[in-house]
Amino acid sequence: MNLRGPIVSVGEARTVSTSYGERDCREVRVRPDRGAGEPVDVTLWGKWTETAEHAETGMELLVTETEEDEYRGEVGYATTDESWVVLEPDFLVDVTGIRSWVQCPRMYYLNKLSGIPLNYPVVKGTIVHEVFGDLLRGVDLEASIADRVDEAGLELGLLGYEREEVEDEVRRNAAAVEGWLAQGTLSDEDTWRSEFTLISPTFGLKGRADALRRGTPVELKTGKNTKREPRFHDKVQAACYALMLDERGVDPDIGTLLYTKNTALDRNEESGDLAPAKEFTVGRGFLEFVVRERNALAAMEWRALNDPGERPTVPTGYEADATCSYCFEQDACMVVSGRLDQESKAGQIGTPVPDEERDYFDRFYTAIEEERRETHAEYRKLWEQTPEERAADDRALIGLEPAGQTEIDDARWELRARKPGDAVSKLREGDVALASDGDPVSGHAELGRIVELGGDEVVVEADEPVELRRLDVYPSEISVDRSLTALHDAVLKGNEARKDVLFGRREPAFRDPADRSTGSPGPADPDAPEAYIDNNDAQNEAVELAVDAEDCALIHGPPGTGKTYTIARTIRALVAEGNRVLLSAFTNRAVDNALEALRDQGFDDVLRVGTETGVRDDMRDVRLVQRGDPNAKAAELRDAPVVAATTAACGSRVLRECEFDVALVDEASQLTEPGTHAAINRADRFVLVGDHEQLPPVVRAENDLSTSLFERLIDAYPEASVMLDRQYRMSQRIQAFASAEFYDGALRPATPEVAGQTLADLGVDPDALAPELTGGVGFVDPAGERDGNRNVREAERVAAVVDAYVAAGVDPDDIGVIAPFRAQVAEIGRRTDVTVDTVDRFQGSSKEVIVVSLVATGDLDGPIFEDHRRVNVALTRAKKQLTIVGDADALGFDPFYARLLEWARR
Ligand SMILES: Nc1ncnc2c1ncn2[C@@H]1O[C@H](COP(=O)(O)OP(=O)(O)OP(=O)(O)O)[C@@H](O)[C@H]1O
Repeated sequence: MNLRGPIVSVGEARTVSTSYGERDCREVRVRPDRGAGEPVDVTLWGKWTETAEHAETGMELLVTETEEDEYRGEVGYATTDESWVVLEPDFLVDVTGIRSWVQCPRMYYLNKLSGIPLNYPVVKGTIVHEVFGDLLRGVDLEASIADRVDEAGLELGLLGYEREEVEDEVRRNAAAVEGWLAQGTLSDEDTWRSEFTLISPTFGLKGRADALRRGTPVELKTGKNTKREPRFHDKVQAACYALMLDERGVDPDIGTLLYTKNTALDRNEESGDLAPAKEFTVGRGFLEFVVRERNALAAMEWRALNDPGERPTVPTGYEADATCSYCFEQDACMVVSGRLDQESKAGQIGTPVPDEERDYFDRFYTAIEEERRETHAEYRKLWEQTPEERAADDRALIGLEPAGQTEIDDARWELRARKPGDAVSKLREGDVALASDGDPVSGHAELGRIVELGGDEVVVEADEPVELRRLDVYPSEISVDRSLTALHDAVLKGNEARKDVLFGRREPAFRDPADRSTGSPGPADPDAPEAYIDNNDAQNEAVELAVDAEDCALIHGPPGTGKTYTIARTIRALVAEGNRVLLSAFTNRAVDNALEALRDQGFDDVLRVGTETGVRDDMRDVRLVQRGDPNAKAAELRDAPVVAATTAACGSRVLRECEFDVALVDEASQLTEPGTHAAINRADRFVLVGDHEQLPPVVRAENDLSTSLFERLIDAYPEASVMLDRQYRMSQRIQAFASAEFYDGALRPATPEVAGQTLADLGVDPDALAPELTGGVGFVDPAGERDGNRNVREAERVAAVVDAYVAAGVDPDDIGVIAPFRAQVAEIGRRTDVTVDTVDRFQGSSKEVIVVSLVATGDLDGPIFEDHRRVNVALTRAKKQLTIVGDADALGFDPFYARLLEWARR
């Protein structure tokens, strides 16, 4: 029987005489059934007492295959020979994390903080792994090498490598592996699979095995090992995969390590075992050791968040016994110790950061780790929720019917499936998702990219074929990982002058406008135009502030006030002064919009960094293709005066290598502080553009991450900011409520035409419509019942309203519908062809006519109601007509919504 629940208390270690001799044991009291049951004791025997040493009250404990025993008259439980003891099973440790933890726990933390930088061994290792995968899929060695080296062109170029030398080296690494595969090892009985994504609910592990051979794990190592045995930490890694396979009912008794630099052809080697493949027996004792190490790691991570006594950052004092001077990470280790003022075995370099920076580091480190827990909770839903629950939660498309698997280029597969017509989810084209045969955890699952997601069909590209029956949102830790790295770079490696401003020790500085270069508006050049923008004072002031900023400038842009237009003008002005600019934003859409504005203003010398699916079609021509000649690719990136990428991409190892004079970040109010650092770390100065009265950062945990750096700085340094106050979108009547509620009444229409626009301008006769559907703003009360996150009657009414506008002559493309919940979006979507979406997806866009479905009855419960900023977004998308559909009685109870109602019905 399995026992699982929070630990109530941990007993003392004891040694008792048993029929097997002296044995150690330790009791742990848990509340089974995840805390629902009455506390029981479970005795951990033998080496599991080591795990008990790490256990603390409050941690979750799982003990499998226990037996009942009676001790001092009380029924308890005890471990058996088959038992596994797992601490904090919900904390999913990555296999590579365990590997470095076993090498040195401190290294595990350093890897988290400094990320994987761009260096040759890493890039070469990736290429060799890809070639290995290709070989397994039957691709010719030379063709694969040429292709994979070409694919890595940009990275190799940034590192200063030529194609031929890399091809040679990869060939030397891959040849032995190919030889080994060819030596009859690859017989008919050999069943191979490359790249296998594994998640383990029992052991709290996740990772991607390089390959499986007859169901046993094979790990590829780009290096040499002339000993008979695989290296210890390499075995640990393979053993983790063996454990995860074990959980699926496969019982792998061996693990294989392939050392790519071991080659029997290498005559220079005096002695040693030069065969690339080294097998080892995966014994029970070794697997238990791996689980105990994982438990120690999970316990340390738990204490960092839950034990107030423990400094919640990078612990020291747990370094491995090995000699630090042999460690690759020694320098990084010493710098972190020096900056955080920690005693550590390796020693310290540098001076400690001031207290306020240390506090900031600790606070954000903790906040990011909390966010990681929330991400793990998302993984958990993969096995805790039924497929139906996951579908209802919009996290999966289920009930897909496989409609074909075709092998396409690069030995990849195209998977097709028919999808039930009304299925909706968060999944979008371009997303990486978990494609499975129906069971993503214990069945066959592959990570794949969604290339098409139409009304009744879905197409996914993956490395291996899968019977596509279900597609799940795959929670990614990339964003938390990159946040930690950005935090590390900003605080421990960041420039002091920048930190003086970030930590309130100095006001941001601005240069004298007289110092602007010739050709720029201002006192320096009487022949230059008078202003950067001559028809909008606030916009002009914003450009001035940005070009004169010696530290930072903040541009506050309420809806429709020309943020994008101003950004484009600012970038041109910055480039004219000789600056290299990084243009970034939270979403791909905003990056492409800003580029479009820049190109509309006649500036084309831009480079867009992003994935093929992420970048909009009309920006493909300026997209940086990573594949190609290394030198040419590196030059393309290094020489571009303007590079544009999402803030997430700014944390990538390629962009972390780049430097800029100015980083301009749009949608900055939607970014966490570390998310903003990821972009601004790359530049000497920065300009943030956003509106903290619209959507806040997208985070799961509630902590310091939910306030943006933009908002914090605008409060701290109002004089470093400008608010754009003329809007080019909404009629006077529509903008009135938002202006009064969110912008102190300062928001005005930019021109009389903007202010006075009406439905009649669309050629519609207002008399053909019911009075509540005209007049700029209207309110409709269908009095339906909310059922979960939908209200069918309201959905029907919304569709009828849309039909009425279409009948009156409004082009369906000019109409948009906004609803707070995806369920309601789907409900309405079934009844109309116009664009229907959630608030979050509508931010940044607009339509002539907007219908908002509030789905409010009884209690005002839901994301749109809790956060007035979302309401602000919903109400400021319409240009000529905004029609709100909702329950007037429910809204009347809340003062804010009562004012809204009064305005809408006026
Ligand atoms: N100074 C200006 N003169 C003339 N037109 C302008 C000016 N500034 C902005 N516009 C126009 O106003 C419209 C809205 O501008 P823009 O798209 O830059 O707004 P935004 O603030 O980025 O919008 P959102 O709130 O959706 O982010 C565009 O059509 C743009 O060309």
